[in-house]
Amino acid sequence: MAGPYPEVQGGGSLILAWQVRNRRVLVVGGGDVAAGRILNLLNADALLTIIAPLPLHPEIQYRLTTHASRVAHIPRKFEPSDLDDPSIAMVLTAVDDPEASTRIYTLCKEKRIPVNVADVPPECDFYFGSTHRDGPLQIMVSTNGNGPKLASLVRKQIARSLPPNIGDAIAKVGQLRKKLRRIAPTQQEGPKRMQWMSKVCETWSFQELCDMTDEDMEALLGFYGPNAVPSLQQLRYGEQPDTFGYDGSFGWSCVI
Ligand SMILES: C[C@@]1(CC(=O)O)C2=NC(=C\c3[nH]c(c(CCC(=O)O)c3CC(=O)O)Cc3[nH]c(c(CC(=O)O)c3CCC(=O)O)/C=C3\N/C(=C\2)[C@@H](CCC(=O)O)[C@]3(C)CC(=O)O)/[C@H]1CCC(=O)O
Ligand SMILES: NC(=O)c1ccc[n+]([C@@H]2O[C@H](COP(=O)([O-])OP(=O)(O)OC[C@H]3O[C@@H](n4cnc5c(N)ncnc54)[C@H](O)[C@@H]3O)[C@@H](O)[C@H]2O)c1
Repeated sequence: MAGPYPEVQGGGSLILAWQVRNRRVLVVGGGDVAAGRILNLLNADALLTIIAPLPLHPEIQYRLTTHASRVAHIPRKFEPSDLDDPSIAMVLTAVDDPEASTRIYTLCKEKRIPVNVADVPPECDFYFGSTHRDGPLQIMVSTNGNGPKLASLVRKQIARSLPPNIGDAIAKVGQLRKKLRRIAPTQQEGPKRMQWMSKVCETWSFQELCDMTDEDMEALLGFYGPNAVPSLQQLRYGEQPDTFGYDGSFGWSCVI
């Protein structure tokens, strides 16, 4: 019988947004797949060491010039001592040599470094997925090893169904949340802050969020104190919004 809590569906992955900003990631290989991994890593502001003999894929060569301060290249095959640097947070291999891959994987496990060996699921601590990016929005589709091509098709279908301005809307919400934290910084205010932010997101359309100017933002923040959320119309044309009472719980109740 179904209980009151969400059903556990084992066999999945733990989907996370791993923060590798300014952390060192070792990429072994300099071909097509490595080029894709390097783009993912630079999108996450990582520091990269690429180990691969010349010639490199032209895209990698290009990244070496455009991101010289973030990307180092060692032009030779992998050596076990490459893993001696204690600052290495993660290893990604994309080499056309399965024995070398397995050796690297085993060494990483000895050193407890998380590793992905492209296309070898048993040698992956984590899988890559098919990703869509629009500013601060990232969507990853995983089929948990069942069908990478299908992951790519599902991702494209999801991307087509999104509002075109969703990335901008999220960026605006990010700015608003930052400003709100400045005027309401304390931990005690957390529940009120979260409730108010949720109400803004529910009340305003994505387009309205995108259209919000700095002046609109300042004016909107003026309604945080009385715990009200005007529409963009009300904000710009001075009409009075409804206020909603805050009863101390995480939810909210309307007082009309
Ligand atoms: C999503 C994506 C991300 C990325 O890697 O960037 C990704 N593979 C992509 C493409 C792709 N890979 C393959 C094809 C050929 C068609 C086909 O075989 O279906 C295509 C299609 C194409 O190229 O369009 C071949 C393949 N891949 C794996 C195996 C081994 C196996 O299954 O045993 C084989 C068979 C090799 C063989 O048969 O010899 C394994 C993995 N590939 C994964 C990720 C992980 C699981 C993700 C998931 O299940 O969701 C996992 C487990 C490990 C990992 O590498 O992390 C990227 C799409 C990016 C995009 O377009 O958006
Ligand atoms: N996930 C995916 O989307 C996907 C797609 C195609 C292939 N693959 C797999 O990924 C792997 C790499 O594919 P690719 O298309 O990038 O291959 P590739 O042939 O383009 O590149 C391989 C690279 O590895 C380098 N290399 C080989 N041995 C090395 C070693 N010991 N140390 C350092 N570098 C070494 C080569 O110099 C070359 O730069 C293959 O095993 C392939 O099966 C994955």
